[in-house]
Amino acid sequence: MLSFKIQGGNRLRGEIIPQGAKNEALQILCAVLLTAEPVIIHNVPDIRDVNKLIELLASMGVKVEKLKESSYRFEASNIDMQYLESPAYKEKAAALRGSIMVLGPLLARFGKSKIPKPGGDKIGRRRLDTHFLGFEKLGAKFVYDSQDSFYHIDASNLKGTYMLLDEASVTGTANVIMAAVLAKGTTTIYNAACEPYIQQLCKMINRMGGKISGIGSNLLTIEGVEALKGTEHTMLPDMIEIGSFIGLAAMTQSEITIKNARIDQLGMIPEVFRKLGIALEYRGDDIYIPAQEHYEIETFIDGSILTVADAPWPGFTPDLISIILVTATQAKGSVLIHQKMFESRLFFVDKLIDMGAQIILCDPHRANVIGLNRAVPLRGIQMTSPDIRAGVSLLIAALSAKGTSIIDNAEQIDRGYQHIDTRLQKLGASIERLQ
Ligand SMILES: CC(=O)N[C@H]1[C@@H](OP(=O)(O)OP(=O)(O)OC[C@H]2O[C@@H](n3ccc(=O)[nH]c3=O)[C@H](O)[C@@H]2O)O[C@H](CO)[C@@H](O)[C@@H]1O
Ligand SMILES: C=C(OP(=O)(O)O)C(=O)O
Repeated sequence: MLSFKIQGGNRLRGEIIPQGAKNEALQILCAVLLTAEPVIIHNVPDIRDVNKLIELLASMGVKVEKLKESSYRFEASNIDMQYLESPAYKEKAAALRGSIMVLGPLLARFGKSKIPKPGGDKIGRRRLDTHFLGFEKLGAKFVYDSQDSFYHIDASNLKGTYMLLDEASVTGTANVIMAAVLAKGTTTIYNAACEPYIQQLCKMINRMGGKISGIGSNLLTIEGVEALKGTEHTMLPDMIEIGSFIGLAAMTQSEITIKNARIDQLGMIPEVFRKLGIALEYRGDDIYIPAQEHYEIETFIDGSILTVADAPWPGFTPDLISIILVTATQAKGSVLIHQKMFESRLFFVDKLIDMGAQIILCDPHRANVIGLNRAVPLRGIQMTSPDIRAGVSLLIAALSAKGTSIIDNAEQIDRGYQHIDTRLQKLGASIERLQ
């Protein structure tokens, strides 16, 4: 098990460059399966989930060449569909959530596919109905084999159609788009997810010769094409990492500049941190966060207590709710945190309470944070990271705390944050990796 040992209390200072976006990378990497031609991808983050997906693609027969740091060339000209029958496929595909998105492109190109129940964070029920109902609408047949926990899909003749998605699922929308781009006729997807991840995927597919319109909205129209060609694509900076760095700066009274943040793609993320009272300054495309002694949570216009809740894009991403929560623990004032999408993502607050934070967990979805306004610092403890974003929230808490903390199960953090220990050390953090 991997652990981080953190000596809290250092003020950090300097510049940090965000990694390429994890959740975009998982979609874009699966999309290389859509064509037999080479696809070059830049700004690929060096994180566990992405490396595992690249390994999975390579095992399926995709030629993978690392061109330079964070740039790769992929060529899916010789896919071994027999590999899907192997125990190795079951093990690799089940290891991460993003693997579910190999289904769409495999159906589009080869007319069939299968996948074991995918992994990812245990943050509540994570149903896949949207994916399979979407494939069925396109004419696929879907069977779940409870004996071997495999979903089997047969789709020799996908046909474009109108569909209203069950919910605006991020990976579900990506999967259905990738299945529909090579289907016969036109597909219209209403209630589509429209995160920047999805927008980037659609733009990439259009560069490959696809015909997708409505990008950025929840109504996508996809005209099926015969085949797609190769392309080049650059991943956006990871907006969840950017939000995490803003929270980190505020909690640790640090002066940090987040470089090349693609502020135009961050939606309401900066605004939500500003509502906690955090000063952010845009300097070109950089976000400068000054060292702040205190930050005060705003109230709503009528004076009532602020609520921060997640919602499908362009609402506030659920992946930053845990970060907002931890950041609020040292603010002045109170906030109600409402994690609507996932029912098991707030239980990590127990650890923050052990560290001295004032939080009332109202129910699995809501927590009331009463900010300490730095009257007392959090204290270092030993804790275990239950999921990726809780893990980083605990890391932020530990960096701000008095004393030493140990975070066990830090593999969770490595799933989505590139070389976080060495990058934070460069800013002055005392963090050590214990293997
Ligand atoms: C690999 C990847 O990209 N993972 C992201 C992706 O997961 P993923 O695509 O698996 O998540 P979904 O978008 O399918 O759904 C997330 C959760 O939200 C619920 N839900 C979803 C849509 C909706 O309109 N109403 C609703 O309640 C779902 O029931 C589910 O519990 O999107 C999630 C939601 O942004 C993020 O937390 C994950 O980091
Ligand atoms: C929940 C997340 O990831 P995954 O969907 O891969 O579990 C996340 O990125 O916050």
